[in-house]
Amino acid sequence: MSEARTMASVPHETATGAAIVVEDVRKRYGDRQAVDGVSLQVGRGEFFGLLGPNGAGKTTLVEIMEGLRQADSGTVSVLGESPWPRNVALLPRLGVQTQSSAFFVRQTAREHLRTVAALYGASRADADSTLGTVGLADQRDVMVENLSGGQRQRLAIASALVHGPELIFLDEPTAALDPQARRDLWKVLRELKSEGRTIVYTTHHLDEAEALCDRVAILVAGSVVALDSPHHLVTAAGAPTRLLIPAERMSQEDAAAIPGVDRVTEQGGSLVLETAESGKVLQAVDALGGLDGVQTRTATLEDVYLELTGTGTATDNPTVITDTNDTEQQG
Ligand SMILES: Nc1ncnc2c1ncn2[C@@H]1O[C@H](COP(=O)(O)OP(=O)(O)OP(=O)(O)O)[C@@H](O)[C@H]1O
Repeated sequence: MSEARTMASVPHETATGAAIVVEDVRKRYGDRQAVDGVSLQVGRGEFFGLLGPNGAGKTTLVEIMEGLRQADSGTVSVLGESPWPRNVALLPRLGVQTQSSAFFVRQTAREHLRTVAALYGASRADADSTLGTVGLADQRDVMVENLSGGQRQRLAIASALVHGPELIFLDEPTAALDPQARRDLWKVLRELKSEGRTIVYTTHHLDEAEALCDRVAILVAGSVVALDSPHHLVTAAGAPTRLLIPAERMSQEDAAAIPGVDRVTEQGGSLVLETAESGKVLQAVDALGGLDGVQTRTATLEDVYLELTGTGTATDNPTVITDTNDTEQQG
């Protein structure tokens, strides 16, 4: 995917205030309470993540925001308007990509996107440049039904972006993408945010939420159980950083004596040092025997998520220290 975009930036005066205000929204299907009193606000220009296990109510909540579904009770304001009953004035200002996006059959990727663009009053040039943005320029003449799953997903994303909407809803947009295409989409999304657009992003990829989102709401059984920036959620959880040091490097007693080390255990040939002051402890470890082969595992949004959703703890997946400015989480 290319970063080049031709969409006009969102006017500055719209880049303040709330894009979405949800107050005490409830939705029940039969005896299933899918959304159970959700209140939240999404700021203009904010990249807002919606996380939660299968069946938590994310899609239902997003569909209520999009004006595709009526809440049983509560109020919703989207860009200052009520999305329900279906509000046609709002539609050109919204971009919506869903897991079940529909395509025009017997059309090429370019014809499809030009058709979508025309429906919104956007130009053929907008359609062609958006195809480039999502990395489908080479597939422009391929029939939609012959695109791969990942290519079709990119076309769905392009269909949500082609008219330059102010508010973009993306539902697991990277689900079918290969790792490179996923990173390429992150760049596109960051560019959209820098243009002042608001993004509501549903994902099961916690690394993605941590890298992209200003704030995330974690939904469990229809209720918001956490809502904050990934950084605040992780620091508030207070999970220690763990340093893994080759066991022959120092004794358990020496490790435990390092100021800032709270606990030392031995695990598979490594000493595991738990600390809330990893910088200080790393300096001490460096002075004692160097950092070669030392690994660190900091708490991540995944740890917080698994704790809050009651699905256990993240598996150990240490990162080898190669650089003190490790930017893996920032993509
Ligand atoms: N149209 C419907 N009719 C009846 N029940 C529904 C309907 N849509 C969703 N549900 C139920 O409501 C609950 C919430 O579903 P929803 O799709 O909103 O969750 P979700 O968080 O988006 O899940 P996933 O991560 O699996 O997409 C689930 O128990 C689901 O089975």
